[in-house]
Amino acid sequence: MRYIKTIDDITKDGQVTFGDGYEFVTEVEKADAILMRSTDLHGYELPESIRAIARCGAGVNNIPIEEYAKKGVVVFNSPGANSNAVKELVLAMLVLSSRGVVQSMNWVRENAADPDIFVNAEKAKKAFVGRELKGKSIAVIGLGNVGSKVANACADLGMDVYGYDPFISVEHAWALSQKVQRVSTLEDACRDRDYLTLHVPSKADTIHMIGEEQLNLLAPDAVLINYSRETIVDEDAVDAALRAGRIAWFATDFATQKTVLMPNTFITTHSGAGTGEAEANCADMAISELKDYLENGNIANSVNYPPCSMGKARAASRVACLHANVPNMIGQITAVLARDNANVQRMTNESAGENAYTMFDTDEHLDDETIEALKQIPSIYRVRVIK
Ligand SMILES: NC(=O)c1ccc[n+]([C@@H]2O[C@H](COP(=O)([O-])OP(=O)(O)OC[C@H]3O[C@@H](n4cnc5c(N)ncnc54)[C@H](O)[C@@H]3O)[C@@H](O)[C@H]2O)c1
Ligand SMILES: O=C(O)CC[C@@H](O)C(=O)O
Repeated sequence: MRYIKTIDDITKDGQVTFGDGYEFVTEVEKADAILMRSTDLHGYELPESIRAIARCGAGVNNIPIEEYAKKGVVVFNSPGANSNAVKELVLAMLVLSSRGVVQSMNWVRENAADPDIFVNAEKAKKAFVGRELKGKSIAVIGLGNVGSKVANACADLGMDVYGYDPFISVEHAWALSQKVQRVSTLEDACRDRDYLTLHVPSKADTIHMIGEEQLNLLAPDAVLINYSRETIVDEDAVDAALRAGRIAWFATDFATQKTVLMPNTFITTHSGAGTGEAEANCADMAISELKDYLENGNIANSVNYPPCSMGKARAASRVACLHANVPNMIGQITAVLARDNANVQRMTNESAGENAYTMFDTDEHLDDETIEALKQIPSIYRVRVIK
């Protein structure tokens, strides 16, 4: 039996299924793995029992992924699984910030008791005249799963789309409409744009990437949309730009102490991924990643270890070593196996950044002494006997 601890509401209806051989536990100390969403794990004491964490969603700034890598804990996310949901809400924000929809609805509610409301609404509507998206320009910062979909959708709406992503993947570059114009600096992306939408992860080089300088480059009456993370914008600069009328509207998914007090701001409850479809997609992807890792040692979509697959564990034994990406690890591992006279059927080694993963199948089970000797190799973080 394998044990799973869920943190956060993974889906609205609470339905999460791992299938036979798995049980949910309430005490994290009894769990092999964690399935989670947005809870902040910085400062959280992770029990030794935990071997893997799957984040249902894209952003992993709530998880200390490098610290966990050094504990031999593989962290997964679910790339792309909620991107359509975010794209649709961003499109909604483009419309809401351009057409006075909310203001017009508020007017109707406030005047509900007026017996002549039908006639007076015709007179009131001039206050809510907006502008069309067609022909306007938009900069999309970050052209990954969400940004590439937003960029393509905006191009389909007839907008002039400018994309900025110095690290764009080949896959997302292929997926991008030919109508999306690529720019090579953030400044060129922002200059004279009517709309600016952010789709980058929160990391050292993106924190406060949008501040006074970038906001000042935008066209008059520009709209800023942040469905990425609250850290990406300098909130003081956005507040000042709104109050000075330098930008017209701000749409954000993050209700912070500062955004809730800003004028002309649409704020949602971190709901970019808030659809049943996105929740189900994220949960399905995260569960299959965890199951393949727990049952076979295979890694797909990890944010702190390399991808690695040897298919189903069919040999007598499968062992995985999680270790630092330093020279002579394979030499040391095979030297221990040679001492035990173990016959290795298959072996694979992959690395990513500071971390590496070595997995092998043997004809017979390794004895406890051999496993202990593997654990004693310097720079090995964890040894897993998968089978
Ligand atoms: N509001 C929500 O509910 C919600 C849902 C999904 C994602 N998000 C946030 O949006 C972010 C993007 O999501 P995604 O699924 O598109 O992720 P992704 O990893 O597919 O795409 C991120 C893109 O940002 C690019 N990038 C990284 N650093 C950059 C920089 N300095 N300048 C420009 N581009 C840079 C990357 O190259 C990549 O193409 C996530 O990290 C998460 O924080 C929020
Ligand atoms: O879990 C959520 O609801 C939000 C997830 C989202 O912010 C993400 O980064 O994918």
